[in-house]
Amino acid sequence: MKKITKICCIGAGYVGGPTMSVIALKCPEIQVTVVDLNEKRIAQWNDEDLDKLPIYEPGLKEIVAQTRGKNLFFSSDVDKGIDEAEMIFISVNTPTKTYGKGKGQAADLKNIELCARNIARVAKEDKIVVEKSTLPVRTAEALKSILDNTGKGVKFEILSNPEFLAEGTAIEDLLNADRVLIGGDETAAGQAAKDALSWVYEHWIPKDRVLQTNVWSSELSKLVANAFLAQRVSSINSISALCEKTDANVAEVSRAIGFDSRIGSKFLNSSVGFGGSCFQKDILNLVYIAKSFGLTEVADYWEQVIIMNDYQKRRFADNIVSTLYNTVSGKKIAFYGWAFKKDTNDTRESAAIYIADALLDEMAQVVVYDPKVKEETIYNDLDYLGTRSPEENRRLLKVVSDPMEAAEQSHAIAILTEWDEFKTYDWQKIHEIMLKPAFVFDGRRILENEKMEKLGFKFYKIGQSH
Ligand SMILES: NC(=O)C1=CN([C@@H]2O[C@H](COP(=O)(O)OP(=O)(O)OC[C@H]3O[C@@H](n4cnc5c(N)ncnc54)[C@H](O)[C@@H]3O)[C@@H](O)[C@H]2O)C=CC1
Ligand SMILES: O=C(O)[C@H]1O[C@H](OP(=O)(O)OP(=O)(O)OC[C@H]2O[C@@H](n3ccc(=O)[nH]c3=O)[C@H](O)[C@@H]2O)[C@H](O)[C@@H](O)[C@@H]1O
Repeated sequence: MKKITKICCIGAGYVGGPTMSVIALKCPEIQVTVVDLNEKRIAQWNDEDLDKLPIYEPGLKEIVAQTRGKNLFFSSDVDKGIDEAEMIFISVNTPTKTYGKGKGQAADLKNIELCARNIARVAKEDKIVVEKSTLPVRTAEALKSILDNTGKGVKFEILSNPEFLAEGTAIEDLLNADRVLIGGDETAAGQAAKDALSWVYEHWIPKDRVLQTNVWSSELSKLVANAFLAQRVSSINSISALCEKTDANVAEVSRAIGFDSRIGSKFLNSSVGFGGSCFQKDILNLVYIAKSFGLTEVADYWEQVIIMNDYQKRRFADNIVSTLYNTVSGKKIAFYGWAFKKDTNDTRESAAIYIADALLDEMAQVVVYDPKVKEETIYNDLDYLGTRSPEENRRLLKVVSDPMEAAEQSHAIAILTEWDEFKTYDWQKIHEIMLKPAFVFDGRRILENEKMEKLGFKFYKIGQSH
């Protein structure tokens, strides 16, 4: 069996960076080079100060400290990285298309195609190309067609090896993956390539957790896994609305149903709505694929997961407005949290963005505090929506680095990310410095009703009427 000695990963993002760091840590005999067109990002990965890495993930900087410069390298020389490697991972972003056919649903495969053309142009020897990005089923076919038409006689084996890590727990997920999925051609060369990649993972993942399938099952399984996970969040969020009308408590319902081993207890936390760069994008992609095969009912079924998520975000914003006597105009509303979940600085598709946008439409004065997200990112997120001018966004929304400053003289606090530090704040002090009545809207269910009510807050928690 072929033992890989040089790996290149195209894309130094939330997946490429942590995944390759862990491969470098666990496979000291393999040289791993992560390349990216974005020179600023590469410079951040190479920064002496490990607190300046472009991605915040618990445990990441410690691994980079151990491996960088030994067998882990970050470079903007994409061609060299490709040329030297026997195995190339493609881990570039595949966002929802914002133009042309499939706009708003299909995955934009522009970056993937650029990578394939780059590999085709540079490669002089046979290579294994691994799809790490999440891709629509049958993308490997397009990749193969581009790679096989180089006219240089170089042979490529294409594997699908989707990533299942969740942000905030990326390192833990990579070190103890539930499974690793490897799809490849059912030919002798395809089998050899699958075995070569399995060997890499088997440095630390038990053999029985490395699953091999055909390419199409692997590509499709990734979209389906995300759709099933997001469906659970939308399912429990739909019930949270019903709980608020019926005096049932969504946490008690989650616990009661989760004890059934057939249902299971994970991913049943009701929230202000799921965010992140993948759930929405991947479900929309699944919807688009189903539609393109004429499977309307299948498309509608999965689209409902997104519709429910939009409803949950809108419901939270509407509730703030109606509770604050039907107007938030000129009222200071503090946001605790902007990231789409705790322990990450990623804000892509975060519910906070949409809730801020809805409140800014009502002329609220929003003040944001998040322990890891930069001011620049917050304004970029809002500007990207295009609802109002960048100047107007900066006039209506402020970003602060102190949670007390955010709370000071505010009418309400909305908790939008479940950062642990929010639980340990001196909520009595916060109550004192807020305007009265002091409202707290807990979109993450991290604070206790009894305690908050005792302190004098008007307290609203998603999925609970009192
Ligand atoms: N973020 C996550 O938690 C997960 C993401 N995924 C999937 O992994 C893929 C990557 O996602 P992220 O790492 O979050 O994206 P990202 O946006 O953080 O990183 C992608 C990187 O690729 C670079 N890039 C784009 N085109 C390039 C090219 N032609 N040549 C060189 N570099 C190029 C970009 O500059 C960027 O730094 C996506 O398909 C996503 O769906 C899968 C599992 C988890
Ligand atoms: O393909 C991807 O990008 C990844 O998408 C998700 O990972 P991620 O989006 O990083 O984070 P999650 O933990 O899944 O959270 C997604 C959103 O759902 C929300 N959520 C999650 C769980 C829950 O019970 N309730 C809930 O509201 C989170 O707050 C967050 O906004 C999947 O969990 C990963 O397996 C997958 O690899």
